[in-house]
Amino acid sequence: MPKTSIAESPTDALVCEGVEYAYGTQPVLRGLDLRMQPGETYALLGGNGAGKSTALRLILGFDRPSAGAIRVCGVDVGSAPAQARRHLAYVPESVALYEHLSARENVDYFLALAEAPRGREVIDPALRRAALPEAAWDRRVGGFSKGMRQKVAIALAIARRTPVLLLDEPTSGLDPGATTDFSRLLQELNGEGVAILMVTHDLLGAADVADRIGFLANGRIDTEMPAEGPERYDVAALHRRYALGVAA
Ligand SMILES: Nc1ncnc2c1ncn2[C@@H]1O[C@H](COP(=O)(O)OP(=O)(O)OP(=O)(O)O)[C@@H](O)[C@H]1O
Repeated sequence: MPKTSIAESPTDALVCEGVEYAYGTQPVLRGLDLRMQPGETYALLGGNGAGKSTALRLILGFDRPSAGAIRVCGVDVGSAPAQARRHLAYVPESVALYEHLSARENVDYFLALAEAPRGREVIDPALRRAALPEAAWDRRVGGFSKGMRQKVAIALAIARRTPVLLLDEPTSGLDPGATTDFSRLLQELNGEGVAILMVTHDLLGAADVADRIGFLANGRIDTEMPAEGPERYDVAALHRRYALGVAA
């Protein structure tokens, strides 16, 4: 039986409760707790190997926690992973696309796989919002740069119109101008009620867009900072937090 919390709000977009996970004998998550509301952006930071991507895999239902529970829009990922995934769009760090298909065709194909509404009226606005130049929409993605591929993946995620968006290093292939556009897009999506969980090493980007920043160490979020004051976050303090390492 999934655990339920008395404190849970019926409007929670994403809940991770006491999540534990190990690869073989190596524990990675040791009681991860995270609760996100609709319209909120949460930046998940942490050193290399802290378990950020593992947490995303568990939320997506690709692996199962050994303890704890994960719910997406109230749906328990452990007992109904496919149903939970309908509420989730995911932009991975390395984007796998069909090389011989165009940007439009890729988005169309993946929407079909997700059994989501398709057609130009869905795909074109998403490609535009993802800032992929219109001249590239009908070109094969085989010739695309990393940043252009990332924009196709972002367009697909937007086109799905899911209430929860998971992003793994979303700005790693984007140039500074595209990163600024992307931050603006995330704020727009927040305004539309989308909850965004973003794994990133980009402290300035996180400080720019996140409502909360959590630092993953020792398998749980050991430091959490809300946005506050005109400076929002103390980025220098975040840098110092990395220097302390995972054992801090
Ligand atoms: N498939 C796997 N098999 C065994 N161990 C794994 C596997 N995937 C990840 N790990 C280990 O689990 C730990 C957490 O990895 P994870 O990729 O979740 O970290 P991360 O925080 O996303 O790291 P990074 O910032 O480097 O991307 C690491 O020690 C890693 O070596």
